[in-house]
Amino acid sequence: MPKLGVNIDHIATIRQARRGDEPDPVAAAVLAELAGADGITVHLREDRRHMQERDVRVLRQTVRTHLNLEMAATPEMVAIALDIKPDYVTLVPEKREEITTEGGLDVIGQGDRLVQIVQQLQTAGIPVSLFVDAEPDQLKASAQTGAKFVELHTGTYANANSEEEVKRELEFLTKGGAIAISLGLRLNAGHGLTYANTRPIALIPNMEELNIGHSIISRAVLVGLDRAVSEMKALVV
Ligand SMILES: CC(=O)[C@@H](O)[C@H](O)COP(=O)(O)O
Ligand SMILES: NCC(=O)COP(=O)(O)O
Repeated sequence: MPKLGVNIDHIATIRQARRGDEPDPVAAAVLAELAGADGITVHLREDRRHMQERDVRVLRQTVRTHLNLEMAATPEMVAIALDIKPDYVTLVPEKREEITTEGGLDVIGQGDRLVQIVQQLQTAGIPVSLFVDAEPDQLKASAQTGAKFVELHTGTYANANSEEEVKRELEFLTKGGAIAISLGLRLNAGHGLTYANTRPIALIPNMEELNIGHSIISRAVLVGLDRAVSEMKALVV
C-alpha cells in the first residue's frame, strides 16, 4: 500500500490571500499527521506565492513523519535545501506564469546540470526525486542522474475527459512505473489526484508514495465549514 504525502501548499495559498498568519500550514501539517498522513509535502516556489522559506524551516523542526521539499532546480533553491535538509527533495519544473505545475521535468534537455544538482543534494544526505512524465526516455535519463526516486506526473491522467483517455493515461503511467522500477528507481506519483481518481494510481505495482494536496484541502474546507460557522454563530448571538 503506498504512503500518503499531504501537500499543504494550498493552506498557505489561502493565508497569502491576506498576507496574514491564518491558516497556518504548520498547524495543518500537525493535523494531517494526526489524521494519518505519512509525509508532508511543500512546494517552495521561486515566486513564493504560497509557502514561505520560514514555513519550511519551522516544518523541518515540527514534522514528525517526513518532509518532502518540492523545488525548482536552481542554485538559490539548492542552497536553501542544503541548509534546511528536508527528508527528500523533489525537483519540479516551474514557470512563473503557470497556475500550477503543468508537466514533468525535461530531464533529457537539462543534461549535466541536473546530474550535478542531484549529486550535490544526495552527497549531503538528501535523497532526490525527479517529477517526470512517464515517458520511457525521460525515465532512462532520470535513472542516469543517480536520483533515487521519480514522481510520475499524474496531471494529464487527472485531466482526462473520456473513459478511453483515462484508460490510455493509466496504461501510460503503469508502463512508466514498471520501466522506472526496472531502472532501479523508486516510485512516487502525484498531481491533480482526487477522491475519484486516486485508487487506480494507488494500485500501480511498486508505488511507494502518492502526493496529494489540492483535493484534500478543498474537501477540508467544505467538511469543516459547518463547524466553523456554528463556532462563529455562538459568538454573535
Ligand atoms: C509539483 C506539483 O505537482 C505540486 O507542487 C503541485 O503543483 C502543488 O503546487 P502548486 O499548487 O504550486 O502547483
Ligand atoms: N507533487 C504533487 C503534489 O504535491 C500535490 O499536487 P496536487 O494534489 O496539489 O495537485
